[in-house]
Amino acid sequence: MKMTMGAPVTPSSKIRRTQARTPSTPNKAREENILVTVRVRPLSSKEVAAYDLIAWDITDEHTIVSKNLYHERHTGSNTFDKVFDPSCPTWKVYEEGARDVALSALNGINATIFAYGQTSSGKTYTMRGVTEHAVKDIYEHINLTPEREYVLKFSALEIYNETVVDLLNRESGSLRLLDDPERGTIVDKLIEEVIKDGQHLRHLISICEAQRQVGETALNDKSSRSHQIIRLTIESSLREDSGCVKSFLANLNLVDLAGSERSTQTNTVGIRLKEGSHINRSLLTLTTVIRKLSDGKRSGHIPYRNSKLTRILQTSLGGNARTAIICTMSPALSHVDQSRNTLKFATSAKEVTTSAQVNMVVERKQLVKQLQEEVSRLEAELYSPNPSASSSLSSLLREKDLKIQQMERQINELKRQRDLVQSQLELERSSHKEKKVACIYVYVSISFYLCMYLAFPLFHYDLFSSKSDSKSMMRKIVRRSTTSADVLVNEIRKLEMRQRQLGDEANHALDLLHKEVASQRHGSKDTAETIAKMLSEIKEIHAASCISEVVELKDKASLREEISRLNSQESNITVLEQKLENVQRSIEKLVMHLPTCVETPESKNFVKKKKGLPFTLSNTTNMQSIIRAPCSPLSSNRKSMENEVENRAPENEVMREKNTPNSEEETCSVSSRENSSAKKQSSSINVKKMQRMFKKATEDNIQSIKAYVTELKERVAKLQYQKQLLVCQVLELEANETSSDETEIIEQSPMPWNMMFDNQRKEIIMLWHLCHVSIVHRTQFYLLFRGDPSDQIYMEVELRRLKWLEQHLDDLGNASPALLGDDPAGSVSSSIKSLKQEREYLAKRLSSKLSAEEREILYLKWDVPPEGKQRRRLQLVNKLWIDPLNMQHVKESAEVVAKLVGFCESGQPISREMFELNFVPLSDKKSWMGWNLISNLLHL
Ligand SMILES: Nc1ncnc2c1ncn2[C@@H]1O[C@H](COP(=O)(O)OP(=O)(O)OP(=O)(O)O)[C@@H](O)[C@H]1O
Repeated sequence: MKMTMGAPVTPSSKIRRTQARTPSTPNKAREENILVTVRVRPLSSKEVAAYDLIAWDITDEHTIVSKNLYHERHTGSNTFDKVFDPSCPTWKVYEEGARDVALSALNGINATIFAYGQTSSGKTYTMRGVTEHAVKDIYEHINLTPEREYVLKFSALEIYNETVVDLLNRESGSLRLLDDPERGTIVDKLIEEVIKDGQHLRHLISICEAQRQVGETALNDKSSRSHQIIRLTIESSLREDSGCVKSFLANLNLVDLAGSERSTQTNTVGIRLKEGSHINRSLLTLTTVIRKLSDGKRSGHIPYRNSKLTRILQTSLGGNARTAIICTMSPALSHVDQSRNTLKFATSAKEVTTSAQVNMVVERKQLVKQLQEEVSRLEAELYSPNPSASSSLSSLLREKDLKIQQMERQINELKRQRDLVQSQLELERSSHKEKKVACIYVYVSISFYLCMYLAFPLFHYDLFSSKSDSKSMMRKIVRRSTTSADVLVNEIRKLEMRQRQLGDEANHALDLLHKEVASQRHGSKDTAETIAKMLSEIKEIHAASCISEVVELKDKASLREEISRLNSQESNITVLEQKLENVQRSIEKLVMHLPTCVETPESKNFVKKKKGLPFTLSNTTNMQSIIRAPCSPLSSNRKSMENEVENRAPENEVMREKNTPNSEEETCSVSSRENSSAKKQSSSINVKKMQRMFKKATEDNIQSIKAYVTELKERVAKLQYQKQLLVCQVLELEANETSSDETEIIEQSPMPWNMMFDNQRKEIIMLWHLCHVSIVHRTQFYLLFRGDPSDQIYMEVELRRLKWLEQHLDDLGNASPALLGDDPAGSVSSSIKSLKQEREYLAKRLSSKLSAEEREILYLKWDVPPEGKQRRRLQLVNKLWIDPLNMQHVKESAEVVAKLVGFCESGQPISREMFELNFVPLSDKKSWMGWNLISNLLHL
C-alpha cells in the first residue's frame, strides 16, 4: 500500500489514535512504502562563481527530469512522493516530507527520517530544520494532550570510520553493537538522557552538533564526515488508570548521513580519503540493502550486517518502523552524475515497504492482574463439579503419567551411559597418571627456573629460547587456569623468598655504595652535602629492607590468605622502590658534582696535607675493590649495564661531559703557570694523573652502582608483575573450581612467538580501549614491549588482568576485599573521567613539549581545524588512541603521547625499570591516572 500524503494539519488532530490493545488482541502491522522526497538546493556561491549550469527541471511537484533528457540513455521517470524546488523553505519540506512519519512516534510507532545525498547537497541543512520543527511539534502535541503522560529520552551517536561513538560522551570511545532478541541491534553503553523540556532537548542537540566529526573538502567547508543518528525515545501512558494496557513506546531516529562523494571530485587524500572509503562502504551497503528490499527479495539474504549503519537502522529499513527519506541534490551540471545516483537510490527506496506497528508496554500491575484472573479461572475449572470437565482432566492426568514414565526410562538409560563413560575415563586416567605426575614435576622445575630467571637475570638458563619440551609445557601450564592450588601456594611462597632476596641484595649493593661514598668524603662542599644525604637514605633503605622477616606459614593456608599475606608485605617492597628512586636521584646529583681538578679552598688544603693525594688511598685493597670488584652479584653483566643510559637525566650526563674536560684543561694550565720548577711540574703532573685516575675510577663505580640500582628497580617491577600473574592464576583457579576439579592440561597448538605477540598485542590494544586504560600507560607499554621473547611474561599479565578487568568492570564494587585491598575500587565512570583529565593534562603539555612548528605539523596530520588555541590542543589529544583496530593510528598515537610525556626523549634505548604498574607521567606523579583502578583491584 502506498502511503498518501495529506495536507498539513495540526499534530494532535493529524495523529491517528491507535486503539489500545490487550495481549489477546494482536496489534496489526501496517505495511506501507517508505516516503521518498527529493529536495534540490539552490546553486551554491561556488557553483555560481564557476558559471555552473542548472541541469534539472522540476516539471510538477512529483517529477524531476534532466534538461538533457534527449541526450541521455537514462530515460526512467523520476517521480517521487514530492520534489521540492530550490526556493522551497525547510518548514515545507518538513511538513510534506517528514512530519507525518516523525509524529507517529508519539503514538508508539517507530519512525525514522533520513537525509541522503552527495556531499554539500544540503543534508545537514535539511536535517537541522527537520529536527527543529519535529521538536517543536512534539512539544506542542504533548501540551495539547494532557490526558497522557510523556517521558522523552535522548541519545545520539555517530558512526565515524566504522566506529560507533556516543555524541553525549565521546570519552567512552568505540561502542559495541549487541544483538537483542527483542529489540534488535542495540548500542552497548550508549547514554540516554531523560529530557526535561524542549529547551533541554535543543541544548542536547547542539552538544551533539558540536561533537560531530566535520572536516573541509573541496566541495564543502564543513563537511560531515560521519553518519549521525539522533534518537528520541518517546514513552507515553494515560494518566488515569482505565484498567487497560495503555503505554506506548517508540523511537524517532533523525539520521544525517555523511555525503556520498567521489574522491576525485572532492580532491580527497590522506584522512579524508580514508573517511571517504568508510563512508562509501557503509553507503554502498545501505544502497545494496535498499536495492535488495526494493527487488522484493525480502526473504533472501539482506546484508544488514555488512555495515554498522545498516545494522543500527535495520528496523527502519523494511522492519517495524515508518520511514521517510529526503534525498538532497545540487542542481548543478557539474554534479549531474552524483545527482543521478541519488535519484537512482531514491527510486529504489520508493519500492521498499515497512510494516510498522504500535509498540505497547504491558504494565506490570496490569499483567499481574490479568494473570491472577486467569489462575482463578483455571482453579475454578479444576474444582468444578462439571463431569465433562473432570473427565477431560483425568484423561489429561493419565497422559501426563505416561509421559513421566517414559521420561524416567530415558533418564535411567542416560544414567547408565554416563556410568559407562565414567568408568572408561577412570581407566584412561590411571594409565595416564604417571604422565601427569611427570607434568607437574616439570611444571615445578620450570617454575623454579622462571623464578630464578626473574630474580637473577644473569642466571643463564635460556628459558625462552630453549627448544626443549619443558618450554612448551611450561607455556601451556602457565597459560592454563587449571594449575592446582598447592602449586600456586608454592609459587607465592617462592615470591616471598624472592622479595626478601631482593632486599638483601639491595643492602649488599648499598654497603658498597656506602664505601664508595665514604672514599669521597673529602670532595667539594656540594659533594659533601650530597654524600650526607645519600648516607641517610642508605641508612633508611637498610632499615626498610630489614623489616621483611621470615614468615611462619600455616600448613594448609588458603590461596586468598596467602595472597593477602603477600600483599601485606607489599609496603616493604614499595619502600624499597621509593628508596631506590631517591638513591638514583642522589647518584645523578653526585655525578653532576663530581670533584674536578678545580681547586676549592678545601681541596687545596687537602692536596697540601696529603702531599698531592686527593683521596684516601691508604687502604689500597679497598681501592682495588672499588675500582675492580663487582659492586653486585651481577657484575659480569656490568659492561652491558654501563651502556644502559637512564633516560631520566640526560641533561646531567651532558653537563658532566661538557664541564669536565674544560675545567680539567683550565686547571692544568693554571697549575702549569703556578709551578715553574721542573721537579714541581713533574710532581704536579703525577698528582693530576692520579686525580684523573681517581676521577675515572669514581665515575666508573658510580656509573655501575647507578646501573645496578636501575637494574634492581627493574627486578622489583618484574617481581610485581609475577605477583600479578599469580593473582590472575588464583582468580582463574577459583573461577574454575566451581566448574571442575580436573587439572588436565589442554593441548594447545604451538604458535611462533612473533605471531603470538602480534595477536596478544592487538588484543591488549582493544582491551585498553574497552577498559578506558590511561593512554600514557598504553603508550609506555606499547613502546617498551615490542616482541622480545622476554616480553612474554609482561604480555601475559597485561592480557590476563585486562581480560579480568573487562569482565568485572561493572561489578568491581563487589570484588573480594582480599583482592581489592583497603581502597575501594573505582568505577567505569571514574576511569572515563580519569582518561578525560589525562587528555586535558596532555593537551596542556602540547605547548611546553612541542614547538609551534611541530604543533602545526601535527594539527595538519591529525586534521585539527584552525580554531581556538586551547580547543585545537584538546582536539588533537582527543584524536589519540581512539581507533584500536588501526595499528598505524596506534603507532602514531603512541609517538605523540611519548613526546608529550617525555618518554624516550633522549633517543636512547629505554630501561624497563621505567615500566611500573601505576604509570604516571615521569615528571608529575598525580592521583588522577585511570590505571590506578587496576592496581587497586589487584592490590599489587
Ligand atoms: N536548501 C538550501 N538552501 C540554501 N542553502 C543551502 C540549502 N541546502 C544546503 N545549503 C547550503 O549548502 C552548503 C552545504 O550544505 P550541507 O552542509 O547541509 O551539505 P551536506 O549534504 O550535509 O554536506 P556533507 O555531506 O559534506 O556534510 C551549506 O553552506 C548550506 O548552508
